[in-house]
Amino acid sequence: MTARIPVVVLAGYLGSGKTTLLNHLLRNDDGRRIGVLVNDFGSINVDAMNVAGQVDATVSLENGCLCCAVDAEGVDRMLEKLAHPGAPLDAIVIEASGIAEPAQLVRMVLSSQNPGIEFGGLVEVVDAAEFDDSRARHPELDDHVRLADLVVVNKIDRVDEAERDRVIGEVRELAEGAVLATERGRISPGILFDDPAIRDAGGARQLSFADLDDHDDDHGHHMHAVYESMEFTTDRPLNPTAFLAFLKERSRGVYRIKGPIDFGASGEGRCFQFHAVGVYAAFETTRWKGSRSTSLVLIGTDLDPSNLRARLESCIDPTPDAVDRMGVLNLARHLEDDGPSSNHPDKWDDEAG
Ligand SMILES: Nc1nc2c(ncn2[C@@H]2O[C@H](COP(=O)(O)OP(=O)(O)OP(=O)(O)O)[C@@H](O)[C@H]2O)c(=O)[nH]1
Repeated sequence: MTARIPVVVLAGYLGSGKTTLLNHLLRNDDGRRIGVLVNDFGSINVDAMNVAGQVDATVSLENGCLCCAVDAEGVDRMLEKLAHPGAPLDAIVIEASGIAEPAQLVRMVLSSQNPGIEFGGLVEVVDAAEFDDSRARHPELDDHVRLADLVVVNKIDRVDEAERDRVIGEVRELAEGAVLATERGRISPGILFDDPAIRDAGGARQLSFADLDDHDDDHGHHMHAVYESMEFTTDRPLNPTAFLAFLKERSRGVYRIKGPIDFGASGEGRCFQFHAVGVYAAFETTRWKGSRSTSLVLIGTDLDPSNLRARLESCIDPTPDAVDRMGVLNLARHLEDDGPSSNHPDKWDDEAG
């Protein structure tokens, strides 16, 4: 009998580092063939764009939360696209949206009728720097940590040692599975894909329906009941100074912004992958894969889409061929370096912009 393909559910609050961890796994797959199902809450699947090219097979679902937008059969159909005999995979990772209900996703995988797959564990990514704020806003995140087979306390570079130890201690108190602390999701793929390794890392167990039944199944209480998203796309370059001013003044309800930005001549034609998580804002520069255009997804609560859209439209550069020197300098302060000793951007609020 051929071995079943383990399906790992990768969850974690908005911006905690799920895509970063997934990309790390894909780049360091040790020869494993990994299929990915990516779910983005916004209508532009930024996460799928960010993993494309490195993955053996991918299916994406945008504009909705996998845990309530599709039923178990829908998930089965998507898994079938990945787990078919013609494309043998060693593992499948479902990257949940940042506001998905992990228990629901795990339940869907456990109730799958597909004989070729099995549940491979729930991984919950926690942002060490946002831990207190996010659990204060969403106490249900404690349940997600409790349920996980492996909790990855990520972004430890963003907190000092004492804070890191405190957060890890609190996570350990909540978690019933293994806990690992990392920077940029750099965990060993073996930890995820070999059950014995997870067990060695701290005693994780495979979830059963009984574990999941203890968790609230009322969608009204789930995070996606209060979150909304909007997108902003334009083929015309944005002006960096205007965009940075927009960020500084954006309303508190906008928690997450992500997607590529074209800054025209000021950006030297590069693609600026933008990420805002809470008050943290960072750019990473890449090459454009297709035609240049800005495609941003904004996620938060109580959004005012027409106002946000009008303010973003006012960031469109009237002179895109001219270089905005001050804007370029300010952009540089928010550039992300992927290296271990990188100069990470400070909190947005601390900066004059
Ligand atoms: N400083 C720092 N930044 C990180 C780390 N891990 C991820 N990031 C950054 O955090 C931002 C969000 O990371 P993502 O991997 O996109 O987060 P996500 O959980 O997939 O986001 P959503 O899918 O929108 O919920 C990006 O700017 C990442 O580069 C880390 O360990 N340290």
